[in-house]
Amino acid sequence: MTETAVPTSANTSAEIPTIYKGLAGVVVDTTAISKVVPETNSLTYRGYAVQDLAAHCSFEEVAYLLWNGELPSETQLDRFRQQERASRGADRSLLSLVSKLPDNCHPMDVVRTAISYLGAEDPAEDDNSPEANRVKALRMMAVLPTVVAADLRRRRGLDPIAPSAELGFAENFLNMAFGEVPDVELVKAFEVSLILYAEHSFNASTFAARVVTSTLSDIYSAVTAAIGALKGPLHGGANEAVMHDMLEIAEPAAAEGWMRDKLSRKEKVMGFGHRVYKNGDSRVPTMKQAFVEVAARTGGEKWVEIYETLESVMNDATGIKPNLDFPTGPAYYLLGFDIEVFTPIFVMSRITGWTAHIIEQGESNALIRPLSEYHGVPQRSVVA
Ligand SMILES: CC(=O)SCCNC(=O)CCNC(=O)[C@H](O)C(C)(C)COP(=O)(O)OP(=O)(O)OC[C@H]1O[C@@H](n2cnc3c(N)ncnc32)[C@H](O)[C@@H]1OP(=O)(O)O
Ligand SMILES: O=C([O-])CC(=O)C(=O)O
Repeated sequence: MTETAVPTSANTSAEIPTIYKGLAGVVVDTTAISKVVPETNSLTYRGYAVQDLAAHCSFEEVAYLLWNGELPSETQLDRFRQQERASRGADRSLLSLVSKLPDNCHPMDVVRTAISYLGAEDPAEDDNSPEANRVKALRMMAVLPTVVAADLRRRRGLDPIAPSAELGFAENFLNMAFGEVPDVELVKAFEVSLILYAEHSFNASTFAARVVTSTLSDIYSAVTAAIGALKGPLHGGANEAVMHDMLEIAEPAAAEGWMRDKLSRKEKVMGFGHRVYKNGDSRVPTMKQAFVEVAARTGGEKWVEIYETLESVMNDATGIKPNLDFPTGPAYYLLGFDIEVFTPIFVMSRITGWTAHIIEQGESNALIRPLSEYHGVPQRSVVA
């Protein structure tokens, strides 16, 4: 990454340290997992361009790559698939626990609780060896779709559908959510979204996971923290906000006025802007293509028109470009997901990147503990 840190407060005196608000532009560690290069709009996972992976690989292959550093051979992939498929079952107590959460809680609360439960029931919770953490990561990746789909169906008043060992990761999740596997093109579009969402260097949720890991806490605690960070609308929660905005706009003719109003009120528009990319998100062209494909196959062309108008008005007015959450929100909507499930789907994918980082942090650990500059009242005495 070549972004340069810009101090938030100028270091004008020897006593006042330079402050990098939000750690913007600060390089805090090395990683061998992914590389984001904003200047060339490129993103690689373990050296492979993400577009290449999206075109040629399954989500399972990408998960294997993130955890092991190399794409699997056929034999390795067969074994990995068998392990993943055999780990999909959510036991009764887990499903019963999440089904007792309040009906109006956000599904992100459900996934956060599910991961906590998996930690609590794991007798090897505190074994932080890379081998143990790879096993736990695979279990979390395999079981989360079962929980997310069961919760989606519960909210619709439907019984859960058991996972099928005959289906790939993406197909199985769609089948558990909707009771059927959609057309192959829709499955591919969904799988592309999972691959694009899987990993993105030191984003806020991954960093949260690394902070927790740096204290020598366990992988479940680190993932739980990451889920909390992803939920916020400045991060993963933006994919939900995008679709709420698009539904408010409703018709292509209303999109330009809506955007101009937002900008005149100086409000942030979710799904636009990025901390690292300032000239467009490397993943957007691939996801936009997947969204257009989904829209064409589901009669959702008007959402593409709304997308393009918003993108063009924002670009003309500010030069700010869409991020990955912008095409993903409407694509998930057209695939049939309820809006509040969008960020849990992001979790189903990003858990691969988070756990790769947790393992990497553990292998070369230093407690993450920055400094702060105190600006409260000067020292004083308690008056009894
Ligand atoms: C998968 C992901 O997590 S991708 C990110 C998803 N998040 C969103 O889509 C939320 C909307 N976007 C944003 O809030 C921001 O672009 C962030 C938080 C993602 C990155 O922001 P930062 O690097 O911290 O930049 P910051 O928020 O300071 O923005 C810089 C300037 O651009 C403007 N800007 C940035 N994003 C937007 C936006 N989405 N809408 C309108 N203006 C924006 C800011 O208002 C600010 O303007 P100013 O300098 O006149 O005050
Ligand atoms: O990198 C970031 O800050 C946010 C992001 O795009 C991601 O996590 O995918």
